Amino acid sequence: MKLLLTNIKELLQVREIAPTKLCGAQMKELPILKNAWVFIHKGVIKDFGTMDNIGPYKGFKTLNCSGKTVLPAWCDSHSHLVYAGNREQEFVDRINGLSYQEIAENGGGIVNSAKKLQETSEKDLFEQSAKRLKEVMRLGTGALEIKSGYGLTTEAELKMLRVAKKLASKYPITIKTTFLGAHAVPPEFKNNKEGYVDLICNEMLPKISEQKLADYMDVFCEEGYFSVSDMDRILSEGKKYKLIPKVHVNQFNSIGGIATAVKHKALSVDHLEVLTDEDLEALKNTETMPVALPSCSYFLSIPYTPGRKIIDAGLPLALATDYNPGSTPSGNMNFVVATACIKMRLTPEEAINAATINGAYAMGLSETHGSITKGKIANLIVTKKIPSYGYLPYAFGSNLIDCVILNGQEIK
Ligand SMILES: N=CN[C@@H](CCC(=O)O)C(=O)O
Ligand SMILES: [Zn+2]
Repeated sequence: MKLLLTNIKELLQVREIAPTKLCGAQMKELPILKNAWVFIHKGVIKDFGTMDNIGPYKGFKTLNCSGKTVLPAWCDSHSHLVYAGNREQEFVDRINGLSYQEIAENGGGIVNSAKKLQETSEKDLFEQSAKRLKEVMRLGTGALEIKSGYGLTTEAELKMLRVAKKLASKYPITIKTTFLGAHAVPPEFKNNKEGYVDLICNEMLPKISEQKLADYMDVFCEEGYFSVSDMDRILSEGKKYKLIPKVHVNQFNSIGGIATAVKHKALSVDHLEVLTDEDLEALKNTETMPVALPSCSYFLSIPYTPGRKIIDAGLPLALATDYNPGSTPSGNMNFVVATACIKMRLTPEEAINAATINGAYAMGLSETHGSITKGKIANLIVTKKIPSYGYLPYAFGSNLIDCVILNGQEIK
């Protein structure tokens, strides 16, 4: 199938040769073509240019984008989209004064979601998750990482990952999966965390690897969850199965998780709401992508990741949703981009770079996603008529998406 997008007011993130990631001052630049066209063939970006030179492509099926902006679909590198039920009651408990940590200590939180998920059939879990997936695709997400971690038994962790894999096979969005058995200590191991880490290392990891269910592995390294030495052990074990780390660190406390993740060559370190100068230093001159999750800060009323400071230190930064039932019941990348500008003082250019090229990097998709580059997958957002791209984060509450094209086809 061939498709020609014409009269594009602003074509964003146009890169003849796409960088794998953007660091520091590079993030300020967002290359644009005005009055542009893009030609798509067999789900891939074949060519692009300006309307004064449309070349041999006239006459194909055309989508007139007059007055509209076109940009690469969002690359959301951190989500927990496969889950069962919701945690509305905990939301109310927090309004009434309980903290996220207090709720978890009282048996709520991640173990609450795990109980629900264990009781939910695989079919039902797929249907609940597919509904959310279709919504995020309509909101412009073209690549998504999905974690396990609400199973907390071998059987339920495998079930989650199978559902994520099935979503990948049924929908035209690119999905990467991450094994997060070390998300919380389940109640049956309350006084025996080591026993649970043994289960992760000796049973879950071998099965997940054998069944090829995960691309990456994750650990929630935090006080009350998994220590730096737990993470060290789990990541070392995961390496035997060639699982690359992408980890939850520094959400509430800085306990040394970043340096250890970097030691294990983590592809990304995510959250970073609490970040010391030492942590920042540990990230310099590494291949590890810092990932900020501003919707989580918004929902939990916790500090925002110091994105401005990270970029000003010359580091890269990616933005992701963290879509999950407890800390971020939203998979809206448009809101993430706007909130990064409003609350973290990223410029629109920096935020768009963080949610496209750097998001693709944080899930190993730099070759195929994140920019308008010949040969990359044709995953595009076509906006409604807007004055300029800065309007996207500015008008933060409006749905400014006209249509979304994934693998070269408009999704409904
Ligand atoms: N912090 C750890 N995991 C999720 C939240 C999990 C939950 O509360 O269900 C997060 O990234 O915010
Ligand atoms: Zn998360």
